[in-house]
Amino acid sequence: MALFKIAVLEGDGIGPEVVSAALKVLYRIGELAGHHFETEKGLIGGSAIDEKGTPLPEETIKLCLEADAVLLGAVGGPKWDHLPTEERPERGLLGIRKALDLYANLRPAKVYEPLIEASPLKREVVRGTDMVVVRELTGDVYYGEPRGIFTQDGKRVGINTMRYTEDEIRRVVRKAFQIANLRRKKLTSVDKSNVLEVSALWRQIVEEESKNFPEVELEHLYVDNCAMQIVRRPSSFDVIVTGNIFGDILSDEAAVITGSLGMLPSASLGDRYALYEPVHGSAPDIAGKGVANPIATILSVALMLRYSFGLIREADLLERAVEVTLEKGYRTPDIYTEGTIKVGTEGMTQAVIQTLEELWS
Ligand SMILES: NC(=O)C1=CN([C@@H]2O[C@H](COP(=O)(O)OP(=O)(O)OC[C@H]3O[C@@H](n4cnc5c(N)ncnc54)[C@H](O)[C@@H]3O)[C@@H](O)[C@H]2O)C=CC1
Ligand SMILES: CC(C)CC(=O)C(=O)O
Ligand SMILES: [Mg+2]
Repeated sequence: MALFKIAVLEGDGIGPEVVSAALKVLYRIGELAGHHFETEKGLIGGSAIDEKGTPLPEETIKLCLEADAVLLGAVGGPKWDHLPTEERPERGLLGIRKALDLYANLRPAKVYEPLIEASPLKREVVRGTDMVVVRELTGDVYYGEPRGIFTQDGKRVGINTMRYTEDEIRRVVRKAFQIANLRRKKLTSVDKSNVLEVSALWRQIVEEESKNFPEVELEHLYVDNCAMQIVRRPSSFDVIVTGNIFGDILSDEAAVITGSLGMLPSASLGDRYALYEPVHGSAPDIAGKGVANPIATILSVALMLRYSFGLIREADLLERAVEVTLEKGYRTPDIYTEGTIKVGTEGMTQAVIQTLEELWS
């Protein structure tokens, strides 16, 4: 029996609800397939601030470094919004990404046919959309120095620094080319090189790397144009590669055209460690109500099975189980349309587990 050690960081808001749902599914897969998934919880975000006085306690980092993979919910919430930026829950998330050197964040956005009515776009526009946003995750304006709010001539000035080294760009771009090579062989690189020097360097590196992947068709788009093209021609995208802040924004956009932010999983990969988390945040507006869509986190578990544990059959079956559950008509409120079966977090989780059992036999 294979043993896999998973560090579980539930975080805040709906984080614990969706993680608990995804773990139920994971344990059931363990029973069906004969694997043992050993989980241990660690604190991160607002709950870590409340208990330990810091959004990323040392013991959480240690737990993650010793695990085979990390599963994370989401961090943040109004309770901690008054804190200065460097003490906020979100700093815990940035800190763990950096500590594990998770430089490539894969955010697949796929339109499921049964959910097409839940998309804010017309069905003929959105049909067939199946893209992966590869977002650089450990650099850019989220980490660049100097940063802060300073006083200059008696007035406050806010400063952040957009910064990328050549090596930071190259490793994520290379990963994106490799992913595109295994898919439909089309890569869109997104930047703002008409204005920003960082982006001009980004584009140069992309051009250099493209020589190593002649079979991949390369397109460059400015980020403002890309934001528009994602709603205009979403199905034309295969892999999008971009920096941290552009990827943060574009992946929420890509998520919602598939029906809901509650659907989109992600894998954050480095050369050594990996962390899996839904794209959405802690959704304080629905936390504690039992209505959060657990599918983004359940699909993040599927990515963990595939990328960290090499359990391809289990990952495929889980993704198929989500699809079939949607075909059966189960919907959490965020993806509900008339004539479908409205369920909460627990109802959706049980429906996925039941479908999984049916597909397994
Ligand atoms: N990775 C993370 O931990 C992230 C954390 N955040 C934090 O989360 C907090 C809330 O941020 P928001 O801007 O409101 O973004 P959000 O992603 O938490 O929520 C945006 C909207 O989507 C809905 N939503 C999100 N996930 C859902 C799900 N699973 N099922 C159903 N509906 C869902 C929410 O109810 C809300 O209306 C903030 O403190 C923010 O900093 C935001 C984004 C990512
Ligand atoms: C909460 C932030 C640190 C990041 C974010 O919005 C994300 O990773 O999607
Ligand atoms: Mg985001």
